[in-house]
Amino acid sequence: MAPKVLISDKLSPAAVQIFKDRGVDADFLPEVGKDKEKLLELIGQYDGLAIRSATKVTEKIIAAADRLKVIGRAGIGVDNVDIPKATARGIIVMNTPFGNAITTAEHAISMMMSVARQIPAADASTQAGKWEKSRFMGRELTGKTLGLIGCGNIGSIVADRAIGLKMRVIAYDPFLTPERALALGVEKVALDELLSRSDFITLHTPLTDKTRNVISADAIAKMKRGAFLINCARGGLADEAAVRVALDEGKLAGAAFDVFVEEPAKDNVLFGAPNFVSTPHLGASTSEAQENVALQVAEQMCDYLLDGAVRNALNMPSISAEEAPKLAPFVRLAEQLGSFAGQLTETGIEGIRLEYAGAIAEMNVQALTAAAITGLLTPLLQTVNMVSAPTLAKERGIRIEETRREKQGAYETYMRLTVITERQERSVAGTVFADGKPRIIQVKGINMEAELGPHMLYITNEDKPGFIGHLGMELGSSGVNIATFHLGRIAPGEDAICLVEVDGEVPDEVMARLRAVSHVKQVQALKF
Ligand SMILES: NC(=O)c1ccc[n+]([C@@H]2O[C@H](COP(=O)([O-])OP(=O)(O)OC[C@H]3O[C@@H](n4cnc5c(N)ncnc54)[C@H](O)[C@@H]3O)[C@@H](O)[C@H]2O)c1
Ligand SMILES: O=C(O)CC[C@@H](O)C(=O)O
Repeated sequence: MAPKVLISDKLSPAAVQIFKDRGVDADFLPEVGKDKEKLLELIGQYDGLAIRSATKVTEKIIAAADRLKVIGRAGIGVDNVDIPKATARGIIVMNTPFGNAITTAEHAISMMMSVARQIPAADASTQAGKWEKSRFMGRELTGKTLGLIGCGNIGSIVADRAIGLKMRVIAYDPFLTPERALALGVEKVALDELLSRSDFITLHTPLTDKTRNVISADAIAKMKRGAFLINCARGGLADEAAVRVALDEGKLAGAAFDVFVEEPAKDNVLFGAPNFVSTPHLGASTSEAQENVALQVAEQMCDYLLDGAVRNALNMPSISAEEAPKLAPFVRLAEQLGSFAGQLTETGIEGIRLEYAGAIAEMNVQALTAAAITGLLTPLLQTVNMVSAPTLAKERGIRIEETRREKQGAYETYMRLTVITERQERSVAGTVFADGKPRIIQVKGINMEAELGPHMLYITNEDKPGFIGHLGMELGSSGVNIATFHLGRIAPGEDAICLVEVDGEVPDEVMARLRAVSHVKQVQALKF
Protein backbone atom coordinates (compact mmCIF):
# COMPACT_ATOMS: atom_id res chain seq x y z
CA MET A 1 0.00 0.00 0.00
CA ALA A 2 1.35 3.46 -0.91
CA PRO A 3 2.22 5.70 2.05
CA LYS A 4 -0.25 8.51 2.71
CA VAL A 5 0.71 12.11 3.42
CA LEU A 6 -1.45 14.95 4.72
CA ILE A 7 -0.48 18.47 3.63
CA SER A 8 -2.20 20.58 6.28
CA ASP A 9 -0.81 24.05 5.44
CA LYS A 10 -0.57 26.19 2.32
CA LEU A 11 2.32 24.49 0.53
CA SER A 12 3.21 25.16 -3.09
CA PRO A 13 1.36 22.74 -5.43
CA ALA A 14 4.83 21.61 -6.56
CA ALA A 15 4.92 19.43 -3.43
CA VAL A 16 1.71 17.60 -4.37
CA GLN A 17 3.17 16.85 -7.78
CA ILE A 18 6.38 15.40 -6.28
CA PHE A 19 4.41 13.10 -3.96
CA LYS A 20 2.25 11.96 -6.90
CA ASP A 21 5.22 11.40 -9.21
CA ARG A 22 6.96 9.29 -6.59
CA GLY A 23 3.95 7.14 -5.76
CA VAL A 24 2.95 8.65 -2.42
CA ASP A 25 -0.75 9.49 -1.87
CA ALA A 26 -1.00 13.12 -0.80
CA ASP A 27 -4.14 14.86 0.51
CA PHE A 28 -3.84 18.63 0.11
CA LEU A 29 -6.09 20.05 2.86
CA PRO A 30 -4.49 23.44 3.67
CA GLU A 31 -7.32 24.55 6.00
CA VAL A 32 -6.88 21.59 8.37
CA GLY A 33 -3.77 23.08 10.00
CA LYS A 34 -5.87 25.84 11.54
CA ASP A 35 -8.60 23.45 12.70
CA LYS A 36 -7.23 21.49 15.68
CA GLU A 37 -10.25 19.21 15.99
CA LYS A 38 -10.25 18.27 12.31
CA LEU A 39 -6.52 17.56 12.42
CA LEU A 40 -7.01 15.40 15.49
CA GLU A 41 -9.75 13.48 13.70
CA LEU A 42 -7.74 12.91 10.52
CA ILE A 43 -4.14 12.46 11.67
CA GLY A 44 -4.48 8.75 12.51
CA GLN A 45 -4.82 7.91 8.79
CA TYR A 46 -1.45 9.30 7.68
CA ASP A 47 2.19 8.18 7.46
CA GLY A 48 3.47 11.69 6.79
CA LEU A 49 2.45 15.23 7.70
CA ALA A 50 3.75 18.14 5.61
CA ILE A 51 3.36 21.54 7.28
CA ARG A 52 4.42 25.19 7.38
CA SER A 53 3.85 27.24 10.53
CA ALA A 54 0.05 27.27 10.95
CA THR A 55 -0.29 23.60 11.92
CA LYS A 56 0.54 23.07 15.59
CA VAL A 57 1.77 19.52 16.09
CA THR A 58 1.05 19.24 19.80
CA GLU A 59 1.39 16.34 22.21
CA LYS A 60 -2.32 15.63 21.68
CA ILE A 61 -1.97 15.45 17.90
CA ILE A 62 1.10 13.22 18.21
CA ALA A 63 -0.71 10.92 20.62
CA ALA A 64 -3.44 10.43 18.01
CA ALA A 65 -0.99 9.94 15.14
CA ASP A 66 -0.92 6.15 15.21
CA ARG A 67 0.65 5.69 11.77
CA LEU A 68 2.73 8.82 11.57
CA LYS A 69 6.40 8.26 10.66
CA VAL A 70 7.54 11.66 9.51
CA ILE A 71 6.67 15.32 9.95
CA GLY A 72 8.13 17.53 7.23
CA ARG A 73 8.38 21.28 7.87
CA ALA A 74 8.59 23.31 4.67
CA GLY A 75 10.73 26.00 6.26
CA ILE A 76 13.22 26.48 9.08
CA GLY A 77 11.55 27.02 12.47
CA VAL A 78 10.04 23.94 14.10
CA ASP A 79 8.65 25.76 17.15
CA ASN A 80 5.19 24.50 16.12
CA VAL A 81 6.20 20.84 16.55
CA ASP A 82 6.62 19.09 19.90
CA ILE A 83 9.88 17.39 18.92
CA PRO A 84 10.50 15.50 22.19
CA LYS A 85 7.02 13.95 21.96
CA ALA A 86 7.51 13.12 18.27
CA THR A 87 10.88 11.55 19.08
CA ALA A 88 9.39 9.54 21.89
CA ARG A 89 6.89 8.07 19.39
CA GLY A 90 9.62 7.40 16.83
CA ILE A 91 8.40 10.11 14.44
CA ILE A 92 11.11 11.86 12.47
CA VAL A 93 10.87 15.64 12.29
CA MET A 94 12.64 17.15 9.30
CA ASN A 95 12.90 20.68 7.97
CA THR A 96 14.43 22.52 5.01
CA PRO A 97 17.16 24.61 6.62
CA PHE A 98 18.30 26.65 3.60
CA GLY A 99 15.34 26.96 1.20
CA ASN A 100 13.94 30.27 2.47
CA ALA A 101 17.04 31.94 3.91
CA ILE A 102 17.64 34.39 1.02
CA THR A 103 13.98 35.40 0.92
CA THR A 104 13.89 36.03 4.67
CA ALA A 105 17.12 38.03 4.55
CA GLU A 106 15.60 40.13 1.76
CA HIS A 107 12.53 40.72 3.93
CA ALA A 108 14.72 41.98 6.78
CA ILE A 109 16.44 44.40 4.39
CA SER A 110 13.03 45.51 3.01
CA MET A 111 11.77 46.14 6.54
CA MET A 112 14.91 48.12 7.40
CA MET A 113 14.45 50.37 4.35
CA SER A 114 10.74 50.62 4.92
CA VAL A 115 11.10 51.82 8.52
CA ALA A 116 14.04 54.11 7.71
CA ARG A 117 11.90 55.98 5.14
CA GLN A 118 8.49 55.51 6.86
CA ILE A 119 7.15 54.04 3.63
CA PRO A 120 3.88 52.51 4.99
CA ALA A 121 2.78 55.73 6.73
CA ALA A 122 3.85 57.87 3.76
CA ASP A 123 1.95 55.57 1.42
CA ALA A 124 -1.24 55.73 3.52
CA SER A 125 -1.01 59.52 3.77
CA THR A 126 -0.34 59.99 0.04
CA GLN A 127 -3.20 57.72 -0.97
CA ALA A 128 -5.44 59.66 1.41
CA GLY A 129 -4.69 62.71 -0.76
CA LYS A 130 -2.65 64.55 1.90
CA TRP A 131 0.72 65.04 0.13
CA GLU A 132 2.53 65.56 3.46
CA LYS A 133 6.02 66.07 2.01
CA SER A 134 7.48 67.70 5.11
CA ARG A 135 6.06 65.11 7.55
CA PHE A 136 8.23 62.21 6.43
CA MET A 137 11.93 62.80 6.98
CA GLY A 138 13.88 59.54 6.49
CA ARG A 139 17.34 58.24 7.39
CA GLU A 140 20.03 57.23 4.89
CA LEU A 141 21.60 53.76 5.26
CA THR A 142 24.98 54.49 3.67
CA GLY A 143 27.73 54.66 6.29
CA LYS A 144 25.39 53.62 9.11
CA THR A 145 26.21 50.74 11.45
CA LEU A 146 24.04 47.65 11.24
CA GLY A 147 24.21 45.33 14.27
CA LEU A 148 23.23 41.72 13.66
CA ILE A 149 22.22 39.63 16.64
CA GLY A 150 22.78 36.13 15.22
CA CYS A 151 24.95 35.61 12.19
CA GLY A 152 23.96 32.16 10.86
CA ASN A 153 22.36 31.42 7.48
CA ILE A 154 20.05 34.43 7.36
CA GLY A 155 22.21 36.85 9.36
CA SER A 156 25.17 36.28 7.04
CA ILE A 157 23.05 36.93 3.93
CA VAL A 158 21.73 40.14 5.55
CA ALA A 159 25.36 41.12 6.23
CA ASP A 160 26.28 40.56 2.60
CA ARG A 161 23.36 42.67 1.33
CA ALA A 162 23.98 45.44 3.89
CA ILE A 163 27.66 45.65 2.96
CA GLY A 164 26.43 46.10 -0.63
CA LEU A 165 24.40 49.06 0.66
CA LYS A 166 27.65 50.52 2.08
CA MET A 167 26.68 49.90 5.68
CA ARG A 168 29.24 48.96 8.34
CA VAL A 169 28.19 45.58 9.76
CA ILE A 170 28.92 44.38 13.29
CA ALA A 171 27.64 41.10 14.76
CA TYR A 172 27.03 39.49 18.11
CA ASP A 173 26.97 35.70 17.85
CA PRO A 174 28.86 33.48 20.31
CA PHE A 175 29.35 30.85 17.61
CA LEU A 176 30.85 33.21 15.04
CA THR A 177 34.59 32.59 14.82
CA PRO A 178 36.94 35.47 14.02
CA GLU A 179 37.85 33.74 10.70
CA ARG A 180 34.21 33.47 9.62
CA ALA A 181 33.57 37.08 10.65
CA LEU A 182 36.56 38.16 8.55
CA ALA A 183 35.34 36.15 5.57
CA LEU A 184 31.87 37.76 5.86
CA GLY A 185 33.34 41.25 6.27
CA VAL A 186 31.66 41.80 9.64
CA GLU A 187 33.17 42.84 12.95
CA LYS A 188 32.47 40.43 15.80
CA VAL A 189 31.54 42.34 18.96
CA ALA A 190 30.05 41.75 22.40
CA LEU A 191 26.31 42.36 22.88
CA ASP A 192 26.70 45.60 24.84
CA GLU A 193 29.05 47.03 22.23
CA LEU A 194 26.60 46.10 19.48
CA LEU A 195 23.75 47.79 21.35
CA SER A 196 25.68 51.01 21.91
CA ARG A 197 27.20 51.30 18.41
CA SER A 198 24.36 50.28 16.08
CA ASP A 199 22.12 52.65 14.13
CA PHE A 200 20.03 49.67 13.02
CA ILE A 201 19.73 46.32 14.82
CA THR A 202 18.33 43.21 13.13
CA LEU A 203 17.61 39.93 14.92
CA HIS A 204 18.50 36.54 13.39
CA THR A 205 18.67 33.97 16.19
CA PRO A 206 16.34 31.16 17.12
CA LEU A 207 14.14 31.74 20.17
CA THR A 208 15.86 29.91 23.04
CA ASP A 209 16.17 30.38 26.79
CA LYS A 210 19.25 32.51 26.08
CA THR A 211 17.77 34.68 23.33
CA ARG A 212 14.28 35.33 24.77
CA ASN A 213 13.99 39.11 25.37
CA VAL A 214 17.55 39.70 24.19
CA ILE A 215 16.08 43.12 23.41
CA SER A 216 14.76 43.99 26.88
CA ALA A 217 14.15 47.39 28.47
CA ASP A 218 17.75 47.22 29.79
CA ALA A 219 19.12 46.44 26.33
CA ILE A 220 17.12 49.31 24.81
CA ALA A 221 18.54 51.65 27.44
CA LYS A 222 22.02 50.80 26.11
CA MET A 223 21.06 51.60 22.51
CA LYS A 224 21.66 54.90 20.72
CA ARG A 225 18.81 57.37 20.85
CA GLY A 226 17.14 57.21 17.43
CA ALA A 227 18.19 53.65 16.61
CA PHE A 228 15.94 51.30 14.62
CA LEU A 229 15.04 47.69 15.49
CA ILE A 230 14.05 44.98 12.99
CA ASN A 231 12.79 41.50 13.92
CA CYS A 232 12.16 38.98 11.15
CA ALA A 233 13.29 35.97 13.20
CA ARG A 234 10.97 34.99 16.06
CA GLY A 235 8.48 36.77 18.31
CA GLY A 236 9.79 36.89 21.88
CA LEU A 237 13.34 37.92 20.96
CA ALA A 238 12.28 41.47 21.82
CA ASP A 239 10.17 42.51 24.80
CA GLU A 240 7.20 44.00 22.93
CA ALA A 241 6.01 46.22 25.80
CA ALA A 242 9.52 47.69 26.24
CA VAL A 243 9.78 48.36 22.50
CA ARG A 244 6.41 50.15 22.62
CA VAL A 245 7.62 52.43 25.44
CA ALA A 246 10.84 53.14 23.52
CA LEU A 247 8.90 54.06 20.36
CA ASP A 248 6.50 56.29 22.30
CA GLU A 249 9.39 58.07 24.03
CA GLY A 250 11.42 58.44 20.81
CA LYS A 251 14.32 56.40 22.18
CA LEU A 252 13.78 54.16 19.16
CA ALA A 253 13.19 56.04 15.91
CA GLY A 254 11.36 53.07 14.48
CA ALA A 255 10.80 49.34 14.62
CA ALA A 256 9.77 46.80 12.03
CA PHE A 257 8.47 43.37 13.08
CA ASP A 258 7.44 40.39 10.98
CA VAL A 259 7.03 38.10 13.98
CA PHE A 260 5.18 38.43 17.29
CA VAL A 261 5.00 36.74 20.67
CA GLU A 262 1.44 35.73 19.87
CA GLU A 263 0.57 34.82 16.30
CA PRO A 264 -1.68 35.54 14.55
CA ALA A 265 -1.15 38.97 16.14
CA LYS A 266 -4.57 40.60 16.36
CA ASP A 267 -4.24 43.12 19.14
CA ASN A 268 -0.54 43.62 19.79
CA VAL A 269 0.84 46.27 22.16
CA LEU A 270 3.01 47.56 19.30
CA PHE A 271 0.15 48.25 16.93
CA GLY A 272 -0.32 51.98 16.43
CA ALA A 273 3.07 52.95 17.92
CA PRO A 274 4.99 55.78 16.19
CA ASN A 275 6.90 54.54 13.14
CA PHE A 276 6.09 50.90 13.74
CA VAL A 277 5.97 48.78 10.58
CA SER A 278 4.58 45.26 10.61
CA THR A 279 3.98 42.28 8.35
CA PRO A 280 2.11 39.05 9.21
CA HIS A 281 5.07 36.61 9.35
CA LEU A 282 5.85 37.08 5.66
CA GLY A 283 9.61 36.52 5.91
CA ALA A 284 9.52 33.31 3.88
CA SER A 285 6.63 34.31 1.64
CA THR A 286 7.98 34.56 -1.88
CA SER A 287 6.99 32.20 -4.63
CA GLU A 288 10.65 31.22 -5.05
CA ALA A 289 11.20 30.31 -1.40
CA GLN A 290 7.87 28.52 -1.10
CA GLU A 291 8.63 26.47 -4.19
CA ASN A 292 12.13 25.63 -2.84
CA VAL A 293 10.91 24.50 0.58
CA ALA A 294 7.89 22.62 -0.83
CA LEU A 295 10.01 20.68 -3.32
CA GLN A 296 12.66 19.92 -0.72
CA VAL A 297 10.26 18.75 1.95
CA ALA A 298 8.32 16.53 -0.47
CA GLU A 299 11.53 14.91 -1.79
CA GLN A 300 12.87 14.36 1.73
CA MET A 301 9.60 12.84 2.96
CA CYS A 302 9.38 10.52 -0.07
CA ASP A 303 13.02 9.44 0.45
CA TYR A 304 12.20 8.44 3.99
CA LEU A 305 8.79 6.88 3.44
CA LEU A 306 9.86 4.93 0.37
CA ASP A 307 13.56 4.16 0.99
CA GLY A 308 14.21 4.82 4.67
CA ALA A 309 16.79 7.49 3.82
CA VAL A 310 17.02 10.41 6.23
CA ARG A 311 17.96 14.01 5.38
CA ASN A 312 17.70 17.15 7.50
CA ALA A 313 16.08 15.33 10.40
CA LEU A 314 16.20 17.22 13.67
CA ASN A 315 15.70 14.22 15.90
CA MET A 316 17.34 11.32 14.13
CA PRO A 317 20.88 10.53 13.05
CA SER A 318 21.44 9.74 9.40
CA ILE A 319 22.40 6.10 9.64
CA SER A 320 21.42 3.09 7.54
CA ALA A 321 18.72 0.78 8.92
CA GLU A 322 21.23 -2.07 9.31
CA GLU A 323 23.73 -0.39 11.60
CA ALA A 324 21.22 1.70 13.57
CA PRO A 325 20.59 -0.65 16.53
CA LYS A 326 24.32 -1.27 17.16
CA LEU A 327 25.31 2.34 16.81
CA ALA A 328 22.41 3.90 18.74
CA PRO A 329 23.94 3.93 22.27
CA PHE A 330 27.22 5.31 20.92
CA VAL A 331 25.38 8.02 19.00
CA ARG A 332 23.68 8.92 22.28
CA LEU A 333 27.08 8.99 24.04
CA ALA A 334 28.58 11.22 21.31
CA GLU A 335 25.59 13.60 21.51
CA GLN A 336 25.82 13.73 25.29
CA LEU A 337 29.55 14.51 25.22
CA GLY A 338 28.94 17.24 22.63
CA SER A 339 25.98 18.67 24.48
CA PHE A 340 27.89 18.62 27.78
CA ALA A 341 30.78 20.56 26.25
CA GLY A 342 28.48 22.85 24.21
CA GLN A 343 26.47 23.93 27.23
CA LEU A 344 29.69 24.86 29.04
CA THR A 345 31.19 26.78 26.10
CA GLU A 346 30.56 30.53 26.07
CA THR A 347 33.07 31.73 23.46
CA GLY A 348 33.78 31.05 19.77
CA ILE A 349 34.83 27.48 19.11
CA GLU A 350 37.99 27.13 17.01
CA GLY A 351 38.19 23.36 16.92
CA ILE A 352 36.99 20.03 18.23
CA ARG A 353 39.23 17.02 18.81
CA LEU A 354 37.54 13.61 18.89
CA GLU A 355 39.44 10.56 20.10
CA TYR A 356 38.01 7.07 19.66
CA ALA A 357 39.71 4.11 21.36
CA GLY A 358 38.83 0.40 21.43
CA ALA A 359 35.76 -1.09 19.72
CA ILE A 360 34.24 2.33 19.07
CA ALA A 361 37.17 3.18 16.77
CA GLU A 362 35.96 0.45 14.37
CA MET A 363 32.42 1.86 14.14
CA ASN A 364 30.85 4.49 11.86
CA VAL A 365 32.99 7.22 13.37
CA GLN A 366 31.73 9.77 10.85
CA ALA A 367 28.21 9.36 12.22
CA LEU A 368 29.52 9.57 15.79
CA THR A 369 31.48 12.72 15.02
CA ALA A 370 28.37 14.19 13.42
CA ALA A 371 26.39 13.27 16.54
CA ALA A 372 29.02 14.89 18.78
CA ILE A 373 28.97 18.10 16.72
CA THR A 374 25.16 18.05 16.75
CA GLY A 375 25.20 17.88 20.54
CA LEU A 376 27.80 20.63 20.71
CA LEU A 377 25.97 23.05 18.38
CA THR A 378 22.41 22.32 19.52
CA PRO A 379 22.46 24.79 22.45
CA LEU A 380 23.15 27.61 19.95
CA LEU A 381 21.74 26.62 16.56
CA GLN A 382 18.10 25.96 15.94
CA THR A 383 18.29 23.67 12.97
CA VAL A 384 21.37 21.56 13.50
CA ASN A 385 21.16 17.82 12.93
CA MET A 386 23.55 14.99 12.14
CA VAL A 387 23.41 15.73 8.45
CA SER A 388 23.97 19.46 8.69
CA ALA A 389 26.24 19.59 11.76
CA PRO A 390 29.59 18.93 10.01
CA THR A 391 28.79 21.48 7.28
CA LEU A 392 27.64 24.06 9.81
CA ALA A 393 30.83 23.53 11.81
CA LYS A 394 32.94 23.90 8.66
CA GLU A 395 31.09 27.04 7.61
CA ARG A 396 31.79 28.50 11.02
CA GLY A 397 35.50 27.73 10.64
CA ILE A 398 35.44 25.04 13.36
CA ARG A 399 38.32 22.59 12.81
CA ILE A 400 37.43 18.92 13.37
CA GLU A 401 40.19 16.46 14.29
CA GLU A 402 39.51 12.74 14.61
CA THR A 403 41.87 10.06 15.89
CA ARG A 404 41.27 6.33 16.29
CA ARG A 405 43.31 4.16 18.61
CA GLU A 406 43.39 0.60 19.90
CA LYS A 407 41.91 -0.13 23.32
CA GLN A 408 43.82 1.43 26.16
CA GLY A 409 43.05 1.46 29.86
CA ALA A 410 40.16 -0.32 31.50
CA TYR A 411 37.37 0.55 29.09
CA GLU A 412 36.39 -1.52 26.04
CA THR A 413 35.27 1.66 24.33
CA TYR A 414 36.48 5.17 25.08
CA MET A 415 35.48 8.42 23.39
CA ARG A 416 36.92 11.82 24.32
CA LEU A 417 35.76 15.18 22.97
CA THR A 418 37.93 18.25 23.42
CA VAL A 419 36.59 21.71 22.59
CA ILE A 420 39.23 24.27 21.67
CA THR A 421 38.11 27.88 22.11
CA GLU A 422 39.88 31.24 21.93
CA ARG A 423 40.58 30.96 25.65
CA GLN A 424 40.96 27.30 26.62
CA GLU A 425 40.63 23.58 25.89
CA ARG A 426 37.95 21.59 27.73
CA SER A 427 37.61 17.82 27.40
CA VAL A 428 34.98 15.31 28.41
CA ALA A 429 35.15 11.55 27.89
CA GLY A 430 32.71 8.68 28.08
CA THR A 431 31.95 5.07 27.37
CA VAL A 432 28.97 2.73 26.89
CA PHE A 433 28.61 -0.06 29.44
CA ALA A 434 27.20 -3.53 28.75
CA ASP A 435 23.75 -2.25 29.81
CA GLY A 436 23.81 -0.07 26.65
CA LYS A 437 23.81 3.14 28.69
CA PRO A 438 26.34 5.93 28.09
CA ARG A 439 28.46 7.10 31.05
CA ILE A 440 30.64 10.17 31.51
CA ILE A 441 34.01 8.90 32.77
CA GLN A 442 36.26 11.97 32.68
CA VAL A 443 35.74 15.72 32.79
CA LYS A 444 38.75 17.99 32.20
CA GLY A 445 40.97 14.93 32.87
CA ILE A 446 39.30 14.25 36.23
CA ASN A 447 38.00 10.69 36.56
CA MET A 448 34.41 10.06 37.64
CA GLU A 449 31.55 7.85 36.54
CA ALA A 450 28.18 9.44 35.89
CA GLU A 451 25.03 8.63 33.98
CA LEU A 452 23.43 11.82 32.71
CA GLY A 453 19.79 12.53 33.56
CA PRO A 454 17.49 15.21 32.07
CA HIS A 455 18.56 17.83 34.65
CA MET A 456 22.15 17.98 35.89
CA LEU A 457 24.15 20.45 37.93
CA TYR A 458 27.80 20.83 37.00
CA ILE A 459 29.80 22.21 39.90
CA THR A 460 33.50 22.92 40.14
CA ASN A 461 34.92 23.51 43.59
CA GLU A 462 37.95 23.34 45.80
CA ASP A 463 38.24 19.94 47.49
CA LYS A 464 37.69 21.13 51.08
CA PRO A 465 36.00 19.38 54.03
CA GLY A 466 32.38 20.36 54.59
CA PHE A 467 31.65 21.28 50.94
CA ILE A 468 29.41 18.26 50.19
CA GLY A 469 27.38 18.70 53.38
CA HIS A 470 26.95 22.38 52.69
CA LEU A 471 25.84 21.73 49.10
CA GLY A 472 23.40 19.00 50.17
CA MET A 473 21.93 21.28 52.83
CA GLU A 474 21.49 24.13 50.36
CA LEU A 475 19.73 21.90 47.79
CA GLY A 476 17.64 20.13 50.43
CA SER A 477 16.49 23.30 52.15
CA SER A 478 15.51 24.72 48.74
CA GLY A 479 13.34 21.66 48.06
CA VAL A 480 15.59 20.38 45.24
CA ASN A 481 15.72 16.59 45.30
CA ILE A 482 19.04 14.94 44.44
CA ALA A 483 18.67 11.87 42.21
CA THR A 484 22.37 10.95 41.84
CA PHE A 485 25.65 12.50 43.02
CA HIS A 486 29.07 11.97 41.40
CA LEU A 487 32.43 13.33 42.51
CA GLY A 488 35.92 13.50 41.09
CA ARG A 489 39.07 15.45 41.95
CA ILE A 490 42.59 15.97 40.71
CA ALA A 491 44.16 15.22 44.12
CA PRO A 492 43.18 15.77 47.77
CA GLY A 493 42.67 19.50 48.41
CA GLU A 494 42.88 20.44 44.71
CA ASP A 495 40.26 21.18 42.03
CA ALA A 496 37.21 18.93 42.14
CA ILE A 497 34.12 18.38 39.99
CA CYS A 498 30.68 17.40 41.13
CA LEU A 499 27.89 16.20 38.81
CA VAL A 500 24.51 16.12 40.49
CA GLU A 501 21.32 14.83 38.89
CA VAL A 502 18.30 16.69 40.23
CA ASP A 503 14.58 16.05 39.80
CA GLY A 504 13.57 19.05 37.70
CA GLU A 505 14.79 22.54 36.87
CA VAL A 506 16.64 24.43 39.59
CA PRO A 507 15.15 27.94 40.09
CA ASP A 508 17.47 30.94 39.48
CA GLU A 509 17.45 31.99 43.13
CA VAL A 510 18.63 28.52 44.19
CA MET A 511 21.40 28.66 41.55
CA ALA A 512 22.49 32.01 43.01
CA ARG A 513 22.61 30.51 46.53
CA LEU A 514 24.63 27.51 45.30
CA ARG A 515 27.15 29.87 43.70
CA ALA A 516 27.57 31.48 47.10
CA VAL A 517 28.42 28.17 48.84
CA SER A 518 31.99 28.34 50.11
CA HIS A 519 34.66 26.65 47.93
CA VAL A 520 32.32 26.64 44.90
CA LYS A 521 33.92 28.07 41.74
CA GLN A 522 31.24 27.41 39.10
CA VAL A 523 27.69 26.10 39.06
CA GLN A 524 25.86 25.47 35.83
CA ALA A 525 22.58 23.72 35.04
CA LEU A 526 22.82 21.27 32.13
CA LYS A 527 19.88 19.72 30.27
CA PHE A 528 19.97 16.43 28.36
N1 LIG B 1 10.24 35.46 9.44
C1 LIG B 1 10.28 34.30 8.83
O1 LIG B 1 9.39 33.93 8.09
C2 LIG B 1 11.47 33.39 9.02
C3 LIG B 1 11.89 32.59 7.96
C4 LIG B 1 13.00 31.77 8.15
C5 LIG B 1 13.65 31.74 9.38
N2 LIG B 1 13.19 32.53 10.38
C6 LIG B 1 13.87 32.56 11.67
O2 LIG B 1 15.11 33.26 11.53
C7 LIG B 1 16.00 32.85 12.55
C8 LIG B 1 17.38 32.59 12.00
O3 LIG B 1 17.33 31.52 11.09
P1 LIG B 1 18.68 30.94 10.46
O4 LIG B 1 18.30 30.01 9.38
O5 LIG B 1 19.64 32.04 10.15
O6 LIG B 1 19.22 30.09 11.69
P2 LIG B 1 20.73 29.61 11.94
O7 LIG B 1 20.61 28.49 12.89
O8 LIG B 1 21.45 29.41 10.65
O9 LIG B 1 21.42 30.86 12.66
C9 LIG B 1 21.10 31.26 13.96
C10 LIG B 1 22.32 31.98 14.52
O10 LIG B 1 22.00 32.47 15.82
C11 LIG B 1 23.17 32.33 16.62
N3 LIG B 1 22.81 32.33 18.02
C12 LIG B 1 22.29 31.33 18.77
N4 LIG B 1 22.14 31.73 20.04
C13 LIG B 1 22.57 33.00 20.09
C14 LIG B 1 22.64 33.95 21.14
N5 LIG B 1 22.26 33.64 22.37
N6 LIG B 1 23.09 35.18 20.84
C15 LIG B 1 23.48 35.50 19.58
N7 LIG B 1 23.46 34.63 18.56
C16 LIG B 1 22.99 33.40 18.81
C17 LIG B 1 23.77 31.01 16.19
O11 LIG B 1 25.13 30.90 16.53
C18 LIG B 1 23.54 31.05 14.68
O12 LIG B 1 24.67 31.57 13.99
C19 LIG B 1 15.33 31.65 13.22
O13 LIG B 1 14.67 32.08 14.37
C20 LIG B 1 14.31 31.21 12.20
O14 LIG B 1 13.24 30.49 12.75
C21 LIG B 1 12.13 33.38 10.23
O1 LIG C 1 6.26 29.10 6.60
C1 LIG C 1 6.31 30.31 6.82
O2 LIG C 1 5.63 31.13 6.22
C2 LIG C 1 7.29 30.87 7.86
C3 LIG C 1 8.56 30.09 7.91
C4 LIG C 1 9.61 30.63 8.83
O3 LIG C 1 9.15 31.17 10.00
C5 LIG C 1 10.64 29.56 9.08
O4 LIG C 1 11.07 29.42 10.21
O5 LIG C 1 11.06 28.91 8.10
